Amino acid sequence: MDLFTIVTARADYELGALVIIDQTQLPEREVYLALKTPEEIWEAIYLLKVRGAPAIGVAAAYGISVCMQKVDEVDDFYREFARVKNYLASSRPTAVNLFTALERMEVALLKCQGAGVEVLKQVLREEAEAIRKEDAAACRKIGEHGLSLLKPGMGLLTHCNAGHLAVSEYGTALAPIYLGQEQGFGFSVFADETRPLLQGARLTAFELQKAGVDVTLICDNMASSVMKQGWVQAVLVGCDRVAANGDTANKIGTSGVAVLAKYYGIPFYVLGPTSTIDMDCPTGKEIKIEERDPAEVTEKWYARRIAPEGIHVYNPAFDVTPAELITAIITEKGIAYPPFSDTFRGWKECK
Ligand SMILES: CSC[C@H]1O[C@H](OP(=O)(O)O)[C@H](O)[C@@H]1O
Repeated sequence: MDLFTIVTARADYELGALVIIDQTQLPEREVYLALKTPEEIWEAIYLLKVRGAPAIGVAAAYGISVCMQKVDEVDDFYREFARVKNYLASSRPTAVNLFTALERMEVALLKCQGAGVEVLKQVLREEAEAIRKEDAAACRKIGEHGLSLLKPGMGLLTHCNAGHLAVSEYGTALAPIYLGQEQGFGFSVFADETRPLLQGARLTAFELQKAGVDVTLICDNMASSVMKQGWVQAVLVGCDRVAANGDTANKIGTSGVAVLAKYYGIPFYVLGPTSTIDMDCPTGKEIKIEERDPAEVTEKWYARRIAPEGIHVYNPAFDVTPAELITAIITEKGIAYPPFSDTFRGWKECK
């Protein structure tokens, strides 16, 4: 199957379901799931069956739209919408796109107060589709802006997965790589495996291999070595929430890669849609970092335990890279350099 024919999330209104590819079964199996209830959607987001900030936002928008198509009483409609919105918002705390997508759906609905229930259902279907289309368009622009900073034959390093599987289509950190592939740039990419859930090994390596990109899978602790050997000329990573000052929350381990890049004098690029910039969050200190099940560290991906019984585990799913370690933040609206907040304000003010 061609990489870009994989659908991360879509609404099937005939089936009454949010349809996703189950990313926890990749790369061994390409399995699609039809999620019909808020509980099934919540669990799919929490278990990373659908994951990546933009993909989570798109899935939540489609998910609440699909769930609300089953409500036929206008009196119950707003109450049920609020219940499902708050419930889905409780699935994961760090990726801001989950919240901005659900809020956009609510704003669209509130604009139609007094309308009949069929109108309300249609409004949700249209807004969810708009969110997906805007995300896809943004990812293409991110690819163009990102490629403008790269040169043919470059060695690149990425962490976690910020590719086609993390968005509606194409990717953020991987978008310039796919665009470069189309234009014969001949990049060689080092993909960090990204413990503990191995999105790099299971998803980025899978994506880049399928796309015919020269990709080498490395353990996270090898990033310094490949940089030191001069094999990396730029680092490209995604983002889950970018604070107003440019501090960026991304997969755990990202800030370590940024420190290494600084040490080796390698540009460190964060790529993501402006929808991932949270101007209500002044700095990285205010970003809530998700902590996950210790079993993801001790045994999730191993036939045997890799740690002694009862060991205390700290398993943050993200870390924050300080703005001063970030060379530039690339979005669909252009490239921001430190200090970021003025550029962000300009982007946010012109919708
Ligand atoms: C394009 S955003 C991708 C972003 O999301 C990932 O987190 P998770 O796999 O836990 O959803 C990771 O931080 C990626 O950089």
